[in-house]
Amino acid sequence: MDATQISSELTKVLYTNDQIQERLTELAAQIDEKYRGKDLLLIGVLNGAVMVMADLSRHLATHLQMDWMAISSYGSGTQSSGVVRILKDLNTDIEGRHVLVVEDIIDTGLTLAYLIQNLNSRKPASLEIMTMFRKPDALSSPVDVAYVGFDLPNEFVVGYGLDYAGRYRNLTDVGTLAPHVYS
Ligand SMILES: O=P(O)(O)OC[C@H]1O[C@H](OP(=O)(O)OP(=O)(O)O)[C@H](O)[C@@H]1O
Ligand code: HPA
Repeated sequence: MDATQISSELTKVLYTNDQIQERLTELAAQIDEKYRGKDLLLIGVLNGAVMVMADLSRHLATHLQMDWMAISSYGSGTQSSGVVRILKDLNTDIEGRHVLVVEDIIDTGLTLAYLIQNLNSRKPASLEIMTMFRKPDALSSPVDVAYVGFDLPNEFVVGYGLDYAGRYRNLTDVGTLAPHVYS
């Protein structure tokens, strides 16, 4: 669905699907350049990164494999619980592999900080991060993010994989949720 179909539930559309796809094309070119001639492992962070993984991977020309981790810190609310849990681990041994983590959003940065520490302990040949969206708090995180789609204001957003209570992931655009939906 697109934003016009649920306009009463959104206060604002921040990025349309067309803008997202255009930005992904630019990032894919940078990633192809970086990993030319290498075998790349994309690690998607479930559930939110499903959309960006599907789209980014199809913009890439580099040979790649995909694996997934499920990590949760938000439960069904709009605030990070601060407790990061691995719900599903990788199927792949990443030792010696070139790894690119694919995220939908970095908000407080807690999920990523935990993930990077966890993945580095498995001794990949290289480890970089790509995120479609980033919020202001993430800028003070010590984790370096190599590829960022768009910086967002500090508001709760939905769409393009991002949910509120499990809903809105299938919204093709990204927007801010109207307060009456969650208050
Ligand atoms: O920077 P942070 O504040 O840690 O937030 C970012 C994380 O929050 C979301 O996951 P969530 O825990 O909501 O799970 P989901 O992907 O299944 O929606 C998102 O997909 C990131 O992984
Ligand atoms: O703004 C957000 N929306 C949806 N999920 C999220 N996970 C972290 N921040 C967000």
